[in-house]
Amino acid sequence: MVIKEAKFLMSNTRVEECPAPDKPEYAFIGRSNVGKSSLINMLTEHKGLAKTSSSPGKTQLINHFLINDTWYLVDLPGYGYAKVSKGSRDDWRKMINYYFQKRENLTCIFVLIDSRHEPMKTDMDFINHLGQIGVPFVIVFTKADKQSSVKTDSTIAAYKRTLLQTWDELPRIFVTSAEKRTGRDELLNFIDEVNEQVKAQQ
Ligand SMILES: Nc1nc2c(ncn2[C@@H]2O[C@H](COP(=O)(O)OP(=O)(O)OP(=O)(O)O)[C@@H](O)[C@H]2O)c(=O)[nH]1
Ligand SMILES: [Mg+2]
Repeated sequence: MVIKEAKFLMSNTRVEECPAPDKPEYAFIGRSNVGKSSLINMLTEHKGLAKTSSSPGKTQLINHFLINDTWYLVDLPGYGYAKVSKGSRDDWRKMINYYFQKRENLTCIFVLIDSRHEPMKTDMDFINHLGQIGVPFVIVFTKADKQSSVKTDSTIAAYKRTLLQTWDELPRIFVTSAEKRTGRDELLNFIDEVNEQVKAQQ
């Protein structure tokens, strides 16, 4: 897929105020600082499109971007940031769950995971929760440039083993680096394929 146009539409906390649900929507989520906003900028080739930061917790709202006038890309706030109060964590959970349940055009969630770390409980809990509520998702490993491909492969193998303890089937897995543009074609081709499937069902 060629990205001809990528534009920021709006940020909000309420699903009711999100753009009309008339196009397939792909949402990026993962721990704070995992590289969600950076990956969005890499995919769209717009450096400052999604706000990035070296301090976790930068993205606090549901941010909608419109790509090629045909699909929505969403940057969601991260989870698992230790310095956030319990109250804000509960607010985050409520907002995200409401978004998952009510956003009728939500097509696939991209769960981002740092390729440098062994499986973490927050990530596994989140993935299992997605399975329970029946939202389609794929896993995207980030920051692959920060280490050798051998180390990345070993993280992925560890995640697969952990996932297979609770799941019969593994989700689609992508390896990316926003820095080196790794995985860009694979992710955009996947979105293209799914967009075609959505169109065929209409
Ligand atoms: N080396 C390297 N650094 C990256 C990569 N992706 C992100 N980073 C860095 O990681 C930090 C966090 O990136 P963000 O894209 O802001 O992460 P986020 O998940 O959107 O963070 P929050 O919005 O705070 O939850 C920044 O300092 C980025 O420059 C990558 O692929 N490679
Ligand atoms: Mg962000």
